Amino acid sequence: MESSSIDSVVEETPLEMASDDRIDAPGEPVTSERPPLKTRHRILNSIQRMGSSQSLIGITRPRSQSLRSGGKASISCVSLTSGGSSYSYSYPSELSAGYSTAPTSVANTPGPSPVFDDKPRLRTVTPNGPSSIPLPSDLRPWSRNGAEAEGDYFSQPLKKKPERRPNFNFWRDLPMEIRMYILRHLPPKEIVRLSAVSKSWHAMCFDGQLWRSLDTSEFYRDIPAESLVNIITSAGPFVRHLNLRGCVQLYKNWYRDGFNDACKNLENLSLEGCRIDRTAIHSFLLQNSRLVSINLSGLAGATNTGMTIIGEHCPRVEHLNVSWCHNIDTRGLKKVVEGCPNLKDLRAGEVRGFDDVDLMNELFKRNTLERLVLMNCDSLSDESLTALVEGVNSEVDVLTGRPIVPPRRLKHLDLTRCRGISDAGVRSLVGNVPNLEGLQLSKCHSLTDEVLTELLPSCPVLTHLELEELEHLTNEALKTLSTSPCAPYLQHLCISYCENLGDLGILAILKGCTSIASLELDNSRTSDLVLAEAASVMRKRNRAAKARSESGSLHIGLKMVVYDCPNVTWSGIREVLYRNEEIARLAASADGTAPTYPHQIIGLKCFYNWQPTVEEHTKRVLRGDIEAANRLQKGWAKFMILNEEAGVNGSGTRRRRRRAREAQEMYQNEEDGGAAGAGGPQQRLPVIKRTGATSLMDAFRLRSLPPDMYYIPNFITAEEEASILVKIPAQRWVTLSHRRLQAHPSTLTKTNTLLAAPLPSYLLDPIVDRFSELGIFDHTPHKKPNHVLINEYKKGEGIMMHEDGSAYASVVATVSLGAAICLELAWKKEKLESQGLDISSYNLPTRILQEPRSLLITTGAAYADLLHGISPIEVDQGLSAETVANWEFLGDRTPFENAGGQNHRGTRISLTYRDVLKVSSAASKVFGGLGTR
Ligand SMILES: O=C(O)CCC(=O)C(=O)O
Ligand SMILES: [Fe+2]
Repeated sequence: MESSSIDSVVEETPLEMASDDRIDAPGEPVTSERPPLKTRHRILNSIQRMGSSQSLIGITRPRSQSLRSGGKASISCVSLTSGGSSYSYSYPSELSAGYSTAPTSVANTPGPSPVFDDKPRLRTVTPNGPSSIPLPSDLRPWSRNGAEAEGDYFSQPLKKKPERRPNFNFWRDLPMEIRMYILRHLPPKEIVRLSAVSKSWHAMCFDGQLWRSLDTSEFYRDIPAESLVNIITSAGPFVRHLNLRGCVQLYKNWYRDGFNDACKNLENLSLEGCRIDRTAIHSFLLQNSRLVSINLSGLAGATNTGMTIIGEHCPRVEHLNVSWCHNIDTRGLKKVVEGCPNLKDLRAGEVRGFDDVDLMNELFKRNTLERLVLMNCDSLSDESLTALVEGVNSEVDVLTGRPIVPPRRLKHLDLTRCRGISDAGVRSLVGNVPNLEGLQLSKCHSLTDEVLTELLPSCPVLTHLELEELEHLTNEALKTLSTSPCAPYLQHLCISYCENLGDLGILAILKGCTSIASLELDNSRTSDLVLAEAASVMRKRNRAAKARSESGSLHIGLKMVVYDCPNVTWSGIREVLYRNEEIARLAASADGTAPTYPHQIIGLKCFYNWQPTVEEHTKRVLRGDIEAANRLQKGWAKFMILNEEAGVNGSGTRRRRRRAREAQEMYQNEEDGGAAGAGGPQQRLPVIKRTGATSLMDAFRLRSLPPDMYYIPNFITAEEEASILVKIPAQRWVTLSHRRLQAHPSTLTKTNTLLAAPLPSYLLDPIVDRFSELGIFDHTPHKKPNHVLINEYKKGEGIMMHEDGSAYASVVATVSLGAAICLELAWKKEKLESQGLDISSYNLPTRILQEPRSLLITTGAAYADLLHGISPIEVDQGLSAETVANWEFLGDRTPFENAGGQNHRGTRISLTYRDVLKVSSAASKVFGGLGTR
């Protein structure tokens, strides 16, 4: 727009109005002594300088004061501004040439005159008589907002026409440094996109200055290998921090255009999850002798030779992660320890050879380690652990009989599932690790109370402690912990599957560990009493925070995991929900404004039949919808009471039977964690045939998700949908608390076996035929689905987050009927944790909006590494391209767009097609086949 360009603004500047000529117009009263213009300028400038001096600004007299009080003035002029007037304008000489109309600083422009008035005036210099007359309005510089402000007319050039500046190309004329500075604020993905603008932009976008740090974790799936090679080859020497975690697309590109020779100044390098061979890894290590942090976790190409290279060429290394590198053992690590005197952080989970006493003794002598991860190192022995902590043949204190050694620097020690160690080895830690903050001893099955009651009091700053599956532990260990010096600092405690631990120990923890924020108690003897006590502890914490006048918002202050605790009942859970509501009510102050001190509630993970209710309740409490939370809590309690009563009438057999049946259905149909999902090795099969239909399927792949999920809208027609819906047998429904379901041809047996039987024809035709055309089940054992689960969700119903178990091949095809619904996705926590990854850095667009008649296919990593579920809500909110992974693929977005990003749910039925791995044809022979039952 013309009016907004710099040039046009300059043209419109009404400079003439303030020019000297106009003031001197004949007939107007003027000063009697008028110094020549240049001299006047000098005088005025010096007055101006005085006026702008900081020491004077503060003591500027109010306007017109001098005139009214003394009536003496030596110079007549148009009064301009006073310090602090919001109408101040002046024209410093360079601006008055016409480049800007912007107001300049008030402090610099007190105006040339020592005389101030509310209105522009001319004043004659007559010592006694009336000394000012108003300036005619057409000579007033201009006014703003009804109040008039004047320009420094003395400093205006004489009738000088502003020169028109040549066109200003904002971007081109900016200095390169500023352009780079601007680009540096863009996310890498945008910079790569911009590089397509032109050759010069390409050169600018791949300038090394922009790429000191290249962290692909936010976009590693989207960035093409080409762009990565481009960035790294052109910016190589500038790159200091290179995180290529998960960039599998670089496979075959490591040797292109000198790619792996390009970086020479790396300090941090992560190649985790890349498909990279040993030679390319070696080349990175050989070129970068300044490396401080190296992450090669899980790489088969990481070998002992690589470790030797680190030891010889990278002496600055402080952090090394070689967990799950099965081609590395402690012989390689020894080279690193010898060559890297500053090694602080060594993560070597599942690496072999930790019974090597020499290596441990070397680590002892250096005493530089602050973090040591030896998870799953079965080779670790009591002897080698002792060598790590106490060295070999150290001098022994005659009084205590213990070696005299300087304290270890260790802050984090992870010995999870080091099954070769016992009390004898762990005892060496007693008194020697005073800085320990995190200790993981889970699944070291032979540990007992005895060593823990010695060790825990000697770790005064311990904040995280994991003791999962230590069957020999008793409440005594917890009692000791609760009175140890670390008790007030302890934040996280895991005693899952410690089946002897119960209320006595945990109540002590709740009492003594006043900062506890996470308690994992699943499969322990925890009872409702603990839940009630935890609720009361939270009340106290909130009161204490109030007394300290701390500010903050409502949040989960204590996470408790109590699923599969036989002594936790629904009434214990309800107590927590009720107390959470109470805290939220306190948090919402009387006038409805935000809370003024922190309010913490309890976040619960409990029996998964109750979990959707608990989660929904927590959501409502956190968003301050206390009435809705209360309704939910009461409704649920009523339902549970009725359920109980139904059982009391009979001898209880019916209730037990129903519960048992329900539990069985749950385990078999939720397919997560329980009997079906536990333990067994995940079956990984290549899925979706890579020929023929590939390109068709590729067109439906959801690229923002881990490989592979596909969404095909309108997979069946409305007629086909209607015809299936009427054929679903009404008598087969099994009602669960948040949905109902039926399985075809039948539910699986306890051993996850399918009794062979054909699927009913309405489930086969036309759907399964279309699957064959697309090759969806081509690589599963039976090459087609043999099992269909029909789920029905009414408005407000859902299914908790879960993973499908190992009973099936890793392909699920879901056809949706009836109404649209959002499927939610999340990373499996263990998946990330097992790789030492931070869950917060792995965001997904967390939803898939499934329209009626659509098909969703889940395979590969998406099947193995993600959880899925459906929230039990009536309206899916906030639907947009950012939050819905298949937004671009929807058959018709308009209903959701028109509803402001909402989906008002109706009844939705899903058909989940899978291939069950184990099929028993014997049973079907015996029983003559179950047919379509
Ligand atoms: O109904 C759906 O879309 C999901 C069902 C499901 O996840 C399952 O049964 O495993
Ligand atoms: Fe599922």
